[in-house]
Amino acid sequence: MEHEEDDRPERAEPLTDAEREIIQDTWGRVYENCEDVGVSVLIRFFVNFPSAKQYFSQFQDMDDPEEMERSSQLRHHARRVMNAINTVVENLHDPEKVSAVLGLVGKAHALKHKVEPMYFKILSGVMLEVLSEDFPEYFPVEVQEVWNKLMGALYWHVTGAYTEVGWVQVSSSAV
Ligand code: HEM
Repeated sequence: MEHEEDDRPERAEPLTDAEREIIQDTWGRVYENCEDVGVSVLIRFFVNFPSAKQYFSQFQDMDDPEEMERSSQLRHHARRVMNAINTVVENLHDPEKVSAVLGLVGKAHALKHKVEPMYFKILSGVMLEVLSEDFPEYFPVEVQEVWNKLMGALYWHVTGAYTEVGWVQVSSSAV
């Protein structure tokens, strides 16, 4: 079968009802600390993958995590990321809505921000790492696996939007 991308599956693996509940339950705990969590995720992301800073005018040359923490652009993006994920989680029962939200995110990052899509995969890995460390009681391995599945669906939708707007190569060779 032909694919635009070597390893793009036909569709995102759907979550079962039980998995949706697990996601919604754990996310509820995380989202209570929305801004703090979002900021720590992004700081870890930019410290561990400094090339990801290139897209952000305000802190592309910053190395000090404490200084990054004071960046309004970073904080703003943290809020946007967390709010977009919140919308996805709140609408897991509505695949059209999930697809629309993530399609817009993908298109904006491809066309406006020109972000290499592989960073989405990296960011979701960092996010799961931080969530499991900060909320160990809510993220045992079984829960992490369900979150992995959701992150896989997120990446699938986002990269689908990249392909749709003609991004030349959605591949794993970027980093
Ligand atoms: C789950 C992953 C992500 C979500 C939900 C997300 C969400 C958003 C949203 C909602 C916006 C504003 C929308 C717009 O400009 O039209 C935005 C802006 C932006 N995003 Fe993301 N984003 C994600 C990942 C990333 C990644 C991985 C990068 C780059 C490494 C990135 C770079 C940017 C930049 C540069 C902007 C513009 C910032 C500004 O204008 O100050 N995003 N993001």
